[in-house]
Amino acid sequence: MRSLHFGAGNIGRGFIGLILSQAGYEVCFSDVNSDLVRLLQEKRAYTVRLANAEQQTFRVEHVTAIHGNQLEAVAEAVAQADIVTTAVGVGVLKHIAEGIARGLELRLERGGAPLQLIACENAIGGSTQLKERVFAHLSGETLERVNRMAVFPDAAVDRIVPIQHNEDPLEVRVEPFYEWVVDESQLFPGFRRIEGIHYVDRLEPYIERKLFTVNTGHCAAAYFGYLRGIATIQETLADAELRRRVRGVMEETGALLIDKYGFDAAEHARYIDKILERFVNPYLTDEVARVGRSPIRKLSADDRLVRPALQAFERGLPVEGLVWAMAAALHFDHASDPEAANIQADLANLGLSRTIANYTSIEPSHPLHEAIRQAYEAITAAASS
Ligand SMILES: NC(=O)c1ccc[n+]([C@@H]2O[C@H](COP(=O)([O-])OP(=O)(O)OC[C@H]3O[C@@H](n4cnc5c(N)ncnc54)[C@H](O)[C@@H]3O)[C@@H](O)[C@H]2O)c1
Ligand SMILES: O=P(O)(O)OC[C@@H](O)[C@@H](O)[C@H](O)[C@H](O)CO
Repeated sequence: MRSLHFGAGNIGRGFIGLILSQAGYEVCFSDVNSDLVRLLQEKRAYTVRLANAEQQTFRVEHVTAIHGNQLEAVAEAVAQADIVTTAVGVGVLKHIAEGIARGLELRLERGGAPLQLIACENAIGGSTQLKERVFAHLSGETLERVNRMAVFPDAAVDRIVPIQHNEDPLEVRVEPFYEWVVDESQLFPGFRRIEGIHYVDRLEPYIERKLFTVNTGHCAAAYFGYLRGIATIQETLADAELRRRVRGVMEETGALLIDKYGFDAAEHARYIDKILERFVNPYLTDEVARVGRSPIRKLSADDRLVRPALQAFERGLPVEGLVWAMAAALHFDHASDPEAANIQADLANLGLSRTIANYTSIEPSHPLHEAIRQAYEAITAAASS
């Protein structure tokens, strides 16, 4: 069985490639990093190492790679694949869509075997977004036939894989925990189950629980840590006050999730504890720059900060911690992050209120807008005092 996975980065190699390989798939990666593609083509294997005392390793073999710019080769791989997955970043889905569309056309010409395409990105409706991007390259009868041939089930993926600094450039060090949840209601009846994937009828509670707990807490830690000049999540959470504040943000999203989905409060508190322990895994070093990366994406209306904050506010639940996390995100000015630079430029050129409205879609008339503005100003004042 063949799988085609877009994005041979940390999650691609350290999680999705590993699971698919263990489930019996040969994995072909597509990436635009030429060195990575060349190395995968040469070595045809790589190692995944668990970040725990045992340091257990897994060898992923029979892999290969295609450069993402080689559209014909990408299309051919899509036409031949038994499953297509992605972990490129939700903003990159538009760049891989054309190759996938060409491949789906080719597949139709060759008989149109059914295909599932799963976007393993940190986003609500990631595969649905991929489908929209791919379908924008198709039209008429072809589009209708592809729509009957291909399904794009949404997914939630959870495994912390920091930026790698290993001697072997293909090795990936990952936390032992993982969870890959796929919406089976979007799959063809009688689909082949993949070991390692948890199939559910309704994904929304799973993706919101993951995104609003793991990722909201994670980015709050990154943004609060950054304000203190701290470089890693581990160091941030070693500070008792910062840990209390990060936990406070996770408790706010927790109250929302409990109210919205009827989760058991004690069980959810244990879920938060377990995630905080994962964040401080002593066998990993996770940089604030990675976890806070792309603040425009993280501040967007459907992502981990604004979406739970608005939902909690509408239900009359506390949002103070989320407000501070959003204000801190606006202060995130990491030199390596182009999105952070854009926010800083807008703050300088357009002013605070328009910048808040532009990135969060929370208009000045909304009470949360004023709360974010005040928190932002308080952070500015504290920094200059
Ligand atoms: N790292 C984690 O802990 C983690 C966990 C869960 C989900 N995710 C999600 O997985 C996705 C990838 O994250 P990551 O940490 O692996 O990032 P990463 O930067 O390590 O990997 C992304 C890879 O995509 C490649 N890429 C970029 N443009 C491409 C294109 N046009 N075609 C093919 N490949 C392209 C990059 O070269 C890179 O190798 C993101 O959506 C992220 O939110 C990450
Ligand atoms: O990948 P991002 O930028 O959406 O978020 C950064 C981290 O919070 C994220 O990668 C986590 O490590 C991951 O989602 C854990 O499952």
